[in-house]
Amino acid sequence: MNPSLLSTDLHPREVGSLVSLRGVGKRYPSPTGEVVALRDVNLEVQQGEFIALIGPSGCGKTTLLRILADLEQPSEGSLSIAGRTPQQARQDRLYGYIFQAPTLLEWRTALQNVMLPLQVMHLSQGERQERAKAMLKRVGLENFLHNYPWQLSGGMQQRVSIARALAFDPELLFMDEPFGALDEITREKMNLELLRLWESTQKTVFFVTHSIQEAVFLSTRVVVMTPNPGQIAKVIPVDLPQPRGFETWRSPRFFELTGAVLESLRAVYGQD
Ligand SMILES: Nc1ncnc2c1ncn2[C@@H]1O[C@H](COP(=O)(O)OP(=O)(O)OP(=O)(O)O)[C@@H](O)[C@H]1O
Repeated sequence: MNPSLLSTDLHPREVGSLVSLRGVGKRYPSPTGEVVALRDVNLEVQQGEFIALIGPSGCGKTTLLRILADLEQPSEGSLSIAGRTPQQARQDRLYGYIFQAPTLLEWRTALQNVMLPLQVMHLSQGERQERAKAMLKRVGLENFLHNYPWQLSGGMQQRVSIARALAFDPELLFMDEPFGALDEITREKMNLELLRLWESTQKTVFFVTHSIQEAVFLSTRVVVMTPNPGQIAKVIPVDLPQPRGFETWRSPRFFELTGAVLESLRAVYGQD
């Protein structure tokens, strides 16, 4: 794809979009026939948006993130990130990727884990250490710099993963069910921390979740997907005021919006 085509009047509605997905499809070969993981996915995302992806298991949420992150190639359609191909965006370190389970090296401390990917940058050892420390402070782990992953709770390990992803100061964060394995209270805490981080950095976030509450609480838009093939069923704008906090969870609008997402999911599951 020629990136220079993207901001011309051939596609005027895309001007200003940070992420643009047009007719994206993905088919996987399988012994029992082809799996259509995604079909005709179209989405325009502006800088600073927080997009929650929700849908039944197997509807292609992870596949979509992996395509954005250049870990998979689309079978059809095209996409751009800041006017670049996913490959260029990856090479330019435009995004950080956070997996469901923290992928930390067990034999390295929190600080060393965050410093590791910075080795490819032209920074001195001291500069790398300062940057890694600043990122760990940002996620509230300034007192745990020298702890090994096994000396940290699951939530803390995931915070190290977030600090590591932020270390490059990427434009975007791709987060694949990052808090799925955490208990309810820790998850709530992580949600609040992530929101504060998002408010202060204005990163653009794609966040996969199975939790309706989490999707509505965090996002500016909830994208509801259908399974087999994965398509966008509905995009629900979330107009809850910012900054959000404990009172948001109790607000009538929060209940209305979670109800709207639930209704869309029921329709997707064929239960309406
Ligand atoms: N490498 C692969 N080879 C073959 N099929 C695959 C591959 N990766 C994913 N799939 C299939 O593509 C579909 C979408 O999978 P994907 O993991 O993207 O869904 P998901 O919505 O993230 O699921 P979950 O919510 O369970 O994590 C599923 O039917 C899955 O079996």
